[in-house]
Amino acid sequence: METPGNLFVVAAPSGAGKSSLVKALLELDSHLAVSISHTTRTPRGQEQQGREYVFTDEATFRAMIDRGEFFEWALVHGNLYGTSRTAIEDRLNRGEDVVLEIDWQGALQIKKIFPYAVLIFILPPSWNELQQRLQRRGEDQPDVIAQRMENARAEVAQARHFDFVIINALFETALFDLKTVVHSQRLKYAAQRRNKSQVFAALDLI
Ligand SMILES: Nc1nc2c(ncn2[C@@H]2O[C@H](COP(=O)(O)OP(=O)(O)O)[C@@H](O)[C@H]2O)c(=O)[nH]1
Ligand SMILES: Nc1ncnc2c1ncn2[C@@H]1O[C@H](COP(=O)(O)OP(=O)(O)O)[C@@H](O)[C@H]1O
Repeated sequence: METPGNLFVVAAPSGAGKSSLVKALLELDSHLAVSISHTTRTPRGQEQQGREYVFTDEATFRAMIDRGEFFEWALVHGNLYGTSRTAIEDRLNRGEDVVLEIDWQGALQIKKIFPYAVLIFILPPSWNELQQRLQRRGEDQPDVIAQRMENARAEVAQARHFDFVIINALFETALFDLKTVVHSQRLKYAAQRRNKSQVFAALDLI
């Protein structure tokens, strides 16, 4: 599907830092909005309905699948997560840029629907640091952390299908790398996908 807006997909093992990086990126970039996913997971301490996620029960989620309301959905760490059409369609069609923070299965589904989507995989600097970040975040029980660490092995193996890999060792360096990817995609888009008059509109975004 071709839309006037750019689509960025950020995936990473739990605890690698994708939410922190995307949040920091959004604060620096007013032309970018994050898509709010639906999930059957229960909210964490500070999370609010409709801000981090639309929290929903499984029956509601499955009814949305049946009605074709998701661009993609997946079962991740035992819960359902999905990107609804309404979360991104209008914004992309208005020519605005959207970032999806989703798992690798969803990322590959999105790439099929939107071949120009830019897939970015965030890696932690080590397994040990990943575990420490999950523990320091203090949001998940030890059994949940153990499951996420185990799943991380298989998730990291999927990085080869992505367009870019960013190692989140030093936060500011990883944020700079992420900004650079977004910036270079806009430059490429301005050159390739827009007609002449739209190039100038695109340059306003750069
Ligand atoms: N496929 C898919 N994955 C999602 C979606 N929303 C979130 N996820 C992924 O589900 C996984 C678990 O997310 P979450 O429970 O918030 O934990 P976190 O990874 O520790 O932030 C992460 O890999 C998210 O990127 C979605 O709409 N679709
Ligand atoms: N570069 C970094 N160095 C140290 N800690 C980090 C870094 N990036 C993120 N963190 C911390 O690691 C934890 C997990 O980050 P988070 O953004 O929630 O990860 P994810 O969304 O990938 O699960 C948080 O406590 C966050 O503050």
